[in-house]
Amino acid sequence: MSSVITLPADTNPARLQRDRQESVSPATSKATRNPKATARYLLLKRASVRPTPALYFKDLTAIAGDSVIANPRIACRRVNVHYGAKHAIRNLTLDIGRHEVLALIGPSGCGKTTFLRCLNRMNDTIDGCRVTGEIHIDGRNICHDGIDVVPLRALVGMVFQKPNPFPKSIYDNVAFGPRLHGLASTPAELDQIVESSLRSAGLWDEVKDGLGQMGTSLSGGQQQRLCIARAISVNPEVILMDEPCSALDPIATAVIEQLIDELRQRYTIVIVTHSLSQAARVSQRVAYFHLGCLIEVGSTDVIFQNPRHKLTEDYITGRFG
Ligand SMILES: Nc1ncnc2c1ncn2[C@@H]1O[C@H](COP(=O)(O)OP(=O)(O)OP(=O)(O)O)[C@@H](O)[C@H]1O
Repeated sequence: MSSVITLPADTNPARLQRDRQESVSPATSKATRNPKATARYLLLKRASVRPTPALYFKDLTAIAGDSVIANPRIACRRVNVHYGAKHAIRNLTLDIGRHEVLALIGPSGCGKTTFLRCLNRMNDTIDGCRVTGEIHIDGRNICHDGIDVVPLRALVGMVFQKPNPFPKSIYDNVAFGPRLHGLASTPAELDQIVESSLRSAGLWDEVKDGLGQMGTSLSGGQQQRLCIARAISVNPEVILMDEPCSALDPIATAVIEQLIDELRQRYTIVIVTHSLSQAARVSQRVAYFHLGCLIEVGSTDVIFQNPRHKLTEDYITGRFG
């Protein structure tokens, strides 16, 4: 036998008064308090879309305490990246300082590489990839249509996961960029650029007697330093590194990490790494990404010792990812 439960009448005078004022549907009543939330609710209702994903992403809103800093080299504002219908970077705002190493961390597929590639317009090379928002480097918006990406990619050099020297001599690998950009007016000047780039990359002493040797004949760690020398040879301001040590043994990794610390004195470095210990060793600031959102950015000490967001904490402590 079914029973009917009668709820006691509400006798709270404040609530009764509010209910009288809001004797409309819940959506409309919310409109008086939060028009944006209601607009989203109505939009979702009209589109017959389950609201869960939108609300879920709302919950991922970054704490982003240190995302904006004074006098940044790079300033990203409201950056979104789509691969076709896939929304890979969501409304990212982030500043990157002048002589810092910023490590990008987060679970696989969270958008680290996609964001890195925004910084020198490498995503332009991917069909169906669309980047919106603003990215200013030294005050210039590099997302602007009129920007020539060739000098941009010299200003913002990139070192990839797998060392990728050209099938040319060590000398020609490093001389390639300066020749392309007309940075040397005499052969002696070119020699000078090649030597200083190889010295900066910590490779000169190992290769100075074999500059005519193929770059591909070097060890993996040496090849990666050759790629760093190649990036340095065209006077960059920023060096992007996408898991630069993932193909290297621990000794070669330690050499590259030491080099990154030295290069920081002259360049802004943004590094993607899956190694939390590497991020802790080489970076001054860390940005944690999750499902395309920048969740939290802060000094390396804070992120590793006292993260503000639960998602960051779960990732750092190995509970997630
Ligand atoms: N060329 C592409 N075309 C379509 N989708 C892509 C492309 N590149 C990346 N994506 C998607 O965009 C999202 C972010 O990818 P991205 O490679 O930036 O992540 P990630 O954090 O660098 O991952 P990982 O740590 O595994 O390298 C993923 O869902 C990925 O599948």
